[in-house]
Amino acid sequence: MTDQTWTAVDDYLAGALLAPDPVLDTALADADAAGLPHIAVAPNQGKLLNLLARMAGARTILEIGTLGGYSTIWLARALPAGGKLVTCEYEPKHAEVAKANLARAGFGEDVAEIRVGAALDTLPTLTGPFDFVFIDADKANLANYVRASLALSRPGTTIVVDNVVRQGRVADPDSDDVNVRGAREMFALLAAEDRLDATAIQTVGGKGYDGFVLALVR
Ligand SMILES: C[S@@+](CC[C@H](N)C(=O)[O-])C[C@H]1O[C@@H](n2cnc3c(N)ncnc32)[C@H](O)[C@@H]1O
Repeated sequence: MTDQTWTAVDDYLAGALLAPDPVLDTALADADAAGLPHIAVAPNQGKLLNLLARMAGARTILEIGTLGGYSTIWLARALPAGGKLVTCEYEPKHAEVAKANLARAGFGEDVAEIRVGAALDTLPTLTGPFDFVFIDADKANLANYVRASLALSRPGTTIVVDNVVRQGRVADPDSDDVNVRGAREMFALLAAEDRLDATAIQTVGGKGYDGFVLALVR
């Protein structure tokens, strides 16, 4: 099994299950043209987020880590009429690209609001509770983001945390990689925090080998 196989299967699955989507394709193309890194979720992962938010009946969604707004569009599309999404992004340039992409997707700031700044500064200024949270920013702060998300949650809130397997390195207790340490600190928090019930799943695909946490607030 190789990355090539994973990519081919991802392409097959997306071709089989996801309708052509010029709005999302343009969002990725514009992010690319603006020089943003290629670290958005894959199309089938975006659809997973969309399905999970709809299954949760989310009317309020919080995202930490916007980039060009690709996952943001998938999540905003899960909202019912009158729903609201807030997404936190550190880089003003990323936020600008995301704002344009969201507008093209039909989401103004009244529905999808971008808070620019370090998420640990902007999160305390938000008013919860959020029904669904997607954490996808810097990995060193994963535990802090889970704590901040809990403070903005209610019993029943769904929390998804991306990129927590780090190509398998998360299992290495001696790793000095700041992202691995961030993920391990978050897992220790999940294990100790009575208000959270969580699992984690390894994934392979066009984005390589990684995984995500799925947690429910008690
Ligand atoms: C993996 S990308 C997000 C991808 C996006 N969720 C998607 O799938 O389309 C991570 C983003 O988090 C942002 N970020 C990094 N550190 C941050 C911080 N301290 N506060 C807020 N955003 C941050 C980065 O600038 C980057 O745009």
